[in-house]
Amino acid sequence: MTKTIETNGTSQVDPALLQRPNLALWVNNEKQIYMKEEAFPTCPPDSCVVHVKATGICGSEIHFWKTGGIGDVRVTHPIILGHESAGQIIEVGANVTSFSVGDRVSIEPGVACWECGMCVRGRYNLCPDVKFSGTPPTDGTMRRFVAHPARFLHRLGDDVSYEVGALIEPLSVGYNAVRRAAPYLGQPVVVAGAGPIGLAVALSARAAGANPIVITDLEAHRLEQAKEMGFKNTVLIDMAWDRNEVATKLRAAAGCLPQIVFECTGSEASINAACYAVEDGGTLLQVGCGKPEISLPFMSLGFREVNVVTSFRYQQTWPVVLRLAQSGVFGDVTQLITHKLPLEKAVEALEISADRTSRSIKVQIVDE
Ligand SMILES: NC(=O)c1ccc[n+]([C@@H]2O[C@H](COP(=O)([O-])OP(=O)(O)OC[C@H]3O[C@@H](n4cnc5c(N)ncnc54)[C@H](O)[C@@H]3O)[C@@H](O)[C@H]2O)c1
Ligand SMILES: OC[C@H](O)C(O)[C@@H](O)CO
Repeated sequence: MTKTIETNGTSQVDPALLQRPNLALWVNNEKQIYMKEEAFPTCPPDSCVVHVKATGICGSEIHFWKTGGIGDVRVTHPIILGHESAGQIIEVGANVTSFSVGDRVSIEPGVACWECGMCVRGRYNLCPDVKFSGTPPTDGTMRRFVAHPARFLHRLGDDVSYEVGALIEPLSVGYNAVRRAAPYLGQPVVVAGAGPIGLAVALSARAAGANPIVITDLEAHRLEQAKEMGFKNTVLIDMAWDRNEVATKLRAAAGCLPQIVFECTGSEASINAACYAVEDGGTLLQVGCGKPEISLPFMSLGFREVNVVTSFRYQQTWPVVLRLAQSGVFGDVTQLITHKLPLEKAVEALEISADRTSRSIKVQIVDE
């Protein structure tokens, strides 16, 4: 396929790039993942075509593949996975004035309708008509070329790599959760779960001034990673402990009563322990996704005026999270990336991400 792109009369895209196949990673409703070539995308007037240069793999992709869905969201027909991406614009839609060919961007994957009450009130992460990349029924970004609305593209600074651009999505999940709990300088917090999301929460909580920050996990290597990133106060959870024992250990590690627990595992055991660990009048901030229905010590929460707050994806996070990542406030966020594989090896990348023994944190798929 040969395609020439003219912008202001100047062709800026290497024609050899456009001859490369638009390889994509698909999942079907038979729990199979596979590579299949897509047509080059047409560019709607309000969109840009992006050459996707880096895409992170999220746990949700593993769920879509291994279990056929998350909660009510089921894979009923083949879709292209992926929602943590950054790349370079290679075509600009007729109505787009804010971007040019060659611009480097991070992709915000939740395309909200911009018309409903939630969108008008700014809570566009709750838009009932949101089209979220790589979540059924919407195709995602794990492909070489993708068209995406310009409103949901965010320019990368010259010194921000595509890999960091692709981390803005999970970092946004962390930022949104921390913004909803609003810890203050010196407020003691616990982050349960040291996966990419727990670590992203911890980075934002630290930037907000929370202290101490205690991080838990079941896996020692994840806590080692947390320590590498400067979070020295960790607790390796033993599943033989009951929820009261976990709460006691967390309180002991903090050296005081945690006033916010960011729950980033979705496990019922961890959520229950969080209910008991948090100080009276404190906040349980639920980020992790688990079973649709779980059992909670609800009256204990009630009698202790514990706020139960949830956080779902993000809204209006990209500009600020990009700024924070670029300015170094989060430290070296590339420490989250443990594996990088070329697009051609996307299936292998998912296998690594799904394999607990690989000791991966964030696996990224990259394309030159
Ligand atoms: N709310 C949102 O908008 C949002 C967005 C993205 C992801 N999520 C959810 O956040 C959670 C974390 O995502 P992730 O990508 O970091 O997942 P992950 O699976 O990589 O990490 C979860 C970590 O929790 C640990 N864990 C499990 N049970 C535990 C327990 N009882 N105590 C302590 N640690 C325990 C695991 O060992 C693992 O390291 C997932 O449930 C995911 O679905 C929510
Ligand atoms: O960060 C966004 C999350 O991964 C998604 O909401 C996912 O869990 C479902 O599509």
